[in-house]
Amino acid sequence: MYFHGTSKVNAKGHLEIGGIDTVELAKKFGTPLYVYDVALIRERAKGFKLTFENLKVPAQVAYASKAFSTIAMVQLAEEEGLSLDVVSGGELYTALAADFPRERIHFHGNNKSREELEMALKHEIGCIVVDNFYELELLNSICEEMKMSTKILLRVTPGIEAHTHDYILTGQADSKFGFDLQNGQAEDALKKALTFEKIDVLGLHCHIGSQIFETTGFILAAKKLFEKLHEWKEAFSYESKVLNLGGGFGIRYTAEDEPLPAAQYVAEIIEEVKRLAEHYSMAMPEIWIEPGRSLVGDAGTTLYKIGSRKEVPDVRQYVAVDGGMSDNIRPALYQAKYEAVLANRALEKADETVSIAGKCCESGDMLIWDLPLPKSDSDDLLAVFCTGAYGYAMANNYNRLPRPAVVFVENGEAKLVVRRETYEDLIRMDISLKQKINN
Ligand SMILES: Cc1ncc(COP(=O)(O)O)c(C=O)c1O
Ligand SMILES: N[C@@H](CCCC[NH3+])C(=O)O
Repeated sequence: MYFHGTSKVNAKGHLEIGGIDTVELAKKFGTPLYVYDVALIRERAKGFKLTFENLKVPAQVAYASKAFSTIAMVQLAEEEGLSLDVVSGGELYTALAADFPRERIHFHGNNKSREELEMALKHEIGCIVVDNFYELELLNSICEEMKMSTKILLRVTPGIEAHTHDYILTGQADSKFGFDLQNGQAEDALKKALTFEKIDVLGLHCHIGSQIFETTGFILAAKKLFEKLHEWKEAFSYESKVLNLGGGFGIRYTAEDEPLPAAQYVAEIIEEVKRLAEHYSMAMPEIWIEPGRSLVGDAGTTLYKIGSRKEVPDVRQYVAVDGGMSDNIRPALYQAKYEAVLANRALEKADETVSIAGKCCESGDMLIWDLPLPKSDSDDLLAVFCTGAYGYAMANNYNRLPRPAVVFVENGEAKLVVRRETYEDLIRMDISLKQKINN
């Protein structure tokens, strides 16, 4: 079994994270429970930042908060000197509530509303990543109305087919995101934006996809961006001050995954960007990246209590836990794979193969197929690793399951950072037919 960060087995044979026994965590905070290894998040953040510093490249490492957006996480990102990528009014609101430095907030999204753009301008955030012509026009007219200026990046799709699941591919030409670089849309967008007085086009943004294990896609994207930037420099003297190469760096969920260390992803990409800048005699732009998964993914572990079991003779053993697709939709959505151990019997050898079912009323609500485990009893504790990215962030109340609590652990201390939803929370927005209200 592969243990990430500070995870290890203690003298009692229990899984321990951040110096705390997970059996104690489950007792204190209940299950399901998301547990974050804060030291590992800090290590990952420092890894990215130091790589740029060592390469002496001006950079911003923006945490893509869509991976896991909560006030505490945004505060942790600030403590580590990261910038922040938000993708909705809600994520921006969370960042503002966390008092995150506004000038380091970058706002993404393929359909930002007027209200969201006004909110971004009102709070004078660092940069808006403009995705399409509609948004460009809308943003310009809002700037005029509010008599405010803003910095933008243009999100472009370089026409790269990264090797990952189709649903998390974003850089190919047939994508809902961005201006196409090949068919002239990106150039039209740039020309238009340059005519807007209140809009300062800092540069280009591209994100080729998520959970990517090679640097080839990033390098190809950088080449395509530079080819165009060179054309634009020649044609109308435009020079990009910033190049945002997005996130998408893969992590190890199971033994099938072989990611590069973050530093290596960055170093290889930067080498290429430096070479391209030199080749085209262009100034080296400031490089921004926006990792989400690779900052928080392997720092998260979900603890579940095991409940029922069903045997389908000669086929399989289903073992059910007290959560499922409501707290981790990734297996159902992307056929994502995970590893897990019995947290209270972590040293015991596997003596059966079981499939871990969630408790939702949905046959597809399976968390792990064919997992070798010691023979478990109800009330044993299952720890599923690597659930830190897009777990809590994509959690939902299907079947009216309350969303789990989130705990940060570090140096032997546990801090509750999101409380568990209650049944009361679940009906908080409901309006009874028996209640008289003024609509
Ligand atoms: C524009 C953009 N930036 C950053 C990310 C973060 O990706 P990841 O969590 O794979 O690093 C995403 C998600 O794919 C994205 O769409
Ligand atoms: N939600 C996806 C990643 C999407 C990335 C955002 N563009 C996942 O869980 O893997």
